[in-house]
Amino acid sequence: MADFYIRSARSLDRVLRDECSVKAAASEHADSGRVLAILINSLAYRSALMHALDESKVMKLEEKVFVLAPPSKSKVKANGKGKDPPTKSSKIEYPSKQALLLVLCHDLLFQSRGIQASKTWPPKVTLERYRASLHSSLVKLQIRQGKSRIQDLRSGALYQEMTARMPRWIRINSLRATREEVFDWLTENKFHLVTERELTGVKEFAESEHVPGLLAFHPKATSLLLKSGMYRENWIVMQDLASCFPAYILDPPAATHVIDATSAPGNKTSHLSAIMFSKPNPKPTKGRIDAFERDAVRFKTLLKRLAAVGALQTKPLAGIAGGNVIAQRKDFLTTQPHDFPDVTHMLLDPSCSGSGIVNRLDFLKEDDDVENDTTDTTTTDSGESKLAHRLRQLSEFQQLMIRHAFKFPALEKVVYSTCSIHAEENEVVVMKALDSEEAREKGWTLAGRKDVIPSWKVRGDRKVCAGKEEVAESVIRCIPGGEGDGDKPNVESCNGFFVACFVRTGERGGNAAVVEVAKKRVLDVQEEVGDDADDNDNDSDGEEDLSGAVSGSGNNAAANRKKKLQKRRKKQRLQAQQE
Ligand SMILES: C[S@@+](CC[C@H](N)C(=O)[O-])C[C@H]1O[C@@H](n2cnc3c(N)ncnc32)[C@H](O)[C@@H]1O
Repeated sequence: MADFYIRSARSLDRVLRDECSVKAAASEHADSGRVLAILINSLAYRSALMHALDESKVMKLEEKVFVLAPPSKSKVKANGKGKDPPTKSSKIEYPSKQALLLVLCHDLLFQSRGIQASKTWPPKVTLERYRASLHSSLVKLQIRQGKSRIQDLRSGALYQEMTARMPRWIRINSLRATREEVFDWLTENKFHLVTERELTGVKEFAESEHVPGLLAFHPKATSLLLKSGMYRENWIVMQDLASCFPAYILDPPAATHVIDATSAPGNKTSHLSAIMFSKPNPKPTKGRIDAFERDAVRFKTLLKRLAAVGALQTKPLAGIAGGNVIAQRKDFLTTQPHDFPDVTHMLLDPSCSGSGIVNRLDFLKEDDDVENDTTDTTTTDSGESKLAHRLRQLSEFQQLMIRHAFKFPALEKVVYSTCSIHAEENEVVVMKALDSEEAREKGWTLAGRKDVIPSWKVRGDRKVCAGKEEVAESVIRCIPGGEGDGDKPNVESCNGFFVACFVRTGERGGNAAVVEVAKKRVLDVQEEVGDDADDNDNDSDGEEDLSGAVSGSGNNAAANRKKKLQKRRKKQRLQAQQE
């Protein structure tokens, strides 16, 4: 049983080092439910427990008992001829003494059965000797803080309310169903539309005033919705309000060429596709979205999701009408902008800290009375806190991505988003991107508030924007948990999020020739993919593309297709010249 505490403490260390979410840390264990519970509770009582451990001085006085490590020095063999070979135990990752004490102390003080380990396990024996003094520290703290019970020392209560305020958001997937079909299903199943901001009944739902086709349900309706045929048939997509902002703001016209630079799992990509298909389209083509994803596992998820919701470009023979998304496993930073001369719109939703996602349980790492996430005080070798270090790295990567996007020759609009609450990943990135060489050279600026969901009240952080009012006004921030107090689901509540919309002003007029070439290219491309999705080779990149991933075709088949495609292109060019 000691093993349970050692494993849990190791996972707690990973969470506290910001390496993964609480859920992800627990999911690595066979008894994930039990580990999740001890992680949540140790984190929730962390500040109270740390206070008690400090006061009792157990950490200092009994340090050796809680530092689990292999025998310090390799032993010299009995015959004195050399050292033992490294044992298996030398590879074991040991938890920090702080994490081990937290999980043990939690069970000692808050579980009626106490620490569930052998009676002779030294950490258990030792900590039990301190039980009275630890408990008395907690009682004193409780009195000092004016709480009526020790359990009220649990932090995160405010955040738990926040979670409760978040409705279950669903987006009507217009690639699979009409608004009427979805509303008919809801009426048949006794759901009714309300106009109030707060949802009180499980069968109430409301429509977002910011994004069309986005409906808010009571969280308690989730299991009913998940079981419904409507969900199984992909008429609806479970997608948070804030996560629907980027595609809605990008708003690509029908029959254009769009890039989603960082796509998996693909909710924003399929939203983009649905928007393009919903527009009047005088052209015989359906446009194209190149959806890039660099991670192999996430790429598979992307393919699966896009196919399910009807966004993926499929062979006409597949029986269902194909979408307009070509998914490619590819690092966006390796793309050559000039290979995409017709791309006019781009979505950029890169990896971020995820600190805005309310139900990731990250809030458990913070205290109610701490405004900024300053709990991680551990430092790197350079003296920078680990959080600051991580944010700096993310920020640099995000800037790189935007600056790369700015290089695409015909690009007119880029929507950048994160689900982070940190200015370093949001306003700071935007300000630096605007100040970049690429932005100045190509005339990139921010779209005004009127084009970036003006009805959304919370805009950028003015202080971080260094007095640039227009920058702060142009961008959108979503505060985790959103509007309202208490725990009623509120239609203005969503995850913490940030969106900025860059538009190009400088070269656009003078770039007509490029745009013309681009337009012609997009038509060619659409004809190619429209005829046969297997023809979707990305000649030069050498990376896996959709056709390879779906059909599993080998190199020969790919080469044949390429030859066929080249022949057809040649024939088309000749025909065009003769006309
Ligand atoms: C925040 S998620 C995107 C979520 C997605 N937009 C959605 O709404 O479903 C970021 C994704 O970008 C991928 N990614 C990060 N850097 C990338 C790069 N340089 N090129 C392509 N994909 C990248 C990550 O693997 C991750 O899947």
